[in-house]
Amino acid sequence: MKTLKIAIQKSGRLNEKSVEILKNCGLSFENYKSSLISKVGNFPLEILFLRDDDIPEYVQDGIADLGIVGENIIIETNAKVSYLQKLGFGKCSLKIAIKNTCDINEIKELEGKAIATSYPVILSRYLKANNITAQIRNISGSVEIGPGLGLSDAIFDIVSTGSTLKNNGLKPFVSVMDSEAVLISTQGMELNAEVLELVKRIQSVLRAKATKYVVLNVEKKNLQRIVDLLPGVKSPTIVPLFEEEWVAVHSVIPEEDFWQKINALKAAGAQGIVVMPIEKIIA
Ligand SMILES: Nc1ncnc2c1ncn2[C@@H]1O[C@H](COP(=O)(O)OP(=O)(O)OP(=O)(O)O)[C@@H](O)[C@H]1O
Ligand SMILES: O=P(O)(O)OC[C@H]1O[C@H](OP(=O)(O)OP(=O)(O)O)[C@H](O)[C@@H]1O
Ligand SMILES: [Mg+2]
Repeated sequence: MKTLKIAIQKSGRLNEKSVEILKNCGLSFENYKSSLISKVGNFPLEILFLRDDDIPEYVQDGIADLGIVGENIIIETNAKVSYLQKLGFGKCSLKIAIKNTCDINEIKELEGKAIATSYPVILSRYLKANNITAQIRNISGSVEIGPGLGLSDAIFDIVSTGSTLKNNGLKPFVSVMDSEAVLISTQGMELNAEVLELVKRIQSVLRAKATKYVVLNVEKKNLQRIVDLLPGVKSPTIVPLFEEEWVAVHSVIPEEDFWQKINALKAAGAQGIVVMPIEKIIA
């Protein structure tokens, strides 16, 4: 049987979460030290640790079958790959930013300006689509210092919390694209049993991450109000308690509106609420 290869970032923003998601899939491997390839002990898979810029091309050319990389790098490198799954981490936006003191308001005012970036392909495509001619200064990092040094009028880079912009006297001007880490595969590759198994495991880890397991006690007279608030995977599990008028309710709730749900449950009569993380949810 052919051993699959998956390329992940060697070090940087996506490394830790990429390793974590693979470990949560039950794969046992050594995180890279000096060797840049790690063999998984309990699955026919090898992990290649690469610079993120190289991952789309490795996958496009079939040197790696799978990869975990930011969508921004896939678009920037123009690689032809298949998207298998969004992974919910490495979320950021690519924005054009200008000096706090700059008072331009419309994108056409970028005409003739110098813009520093590490993403010249995405930027030039955006400018072209908006009929703007600007000078693109290609820089490999620390792009945000450009305007302060007089190197450029604006920058185009990754923004997440916005604190790098703020610390460099810049403000966002226009957002060009959103990005997150994605699982990709070589186009046209056979999605054999091993690939499908890996994707299934990743999806069950993601599903589990997005939900919490909740156990609470409620008086039977309030049970319907609680059940209405808790859809669960199918429907909530109700367990009798020693005190006859009370039951325990087991269910899962989505992480995204967690506190809202908890407050609503309390208001509906829930007591002794216990919340636990879920490791996997198998579809
Ligand atoms: N501040 C951020 N918040 C969230 N995601 C980010 C942030 N910065 C970068 N990313 C995402 O993580 C990816 C990797 O970022 P990183 O800064 O580690 O890249 P790099 O320095 O080019 O790494 P490499 O050494 O692998 O080339 C980016 O392409 C983007 O998708
Ligand atoms: O909006 P923020 O939360 O401040 O994040 C944005 C910054 O994060 C990234 O750099 P990183 O810190 O990864 O360093 P790098 O320049 O070495 O890539 C990116 O290039 C921005 O500079
Ligand atoms: Mg890089």
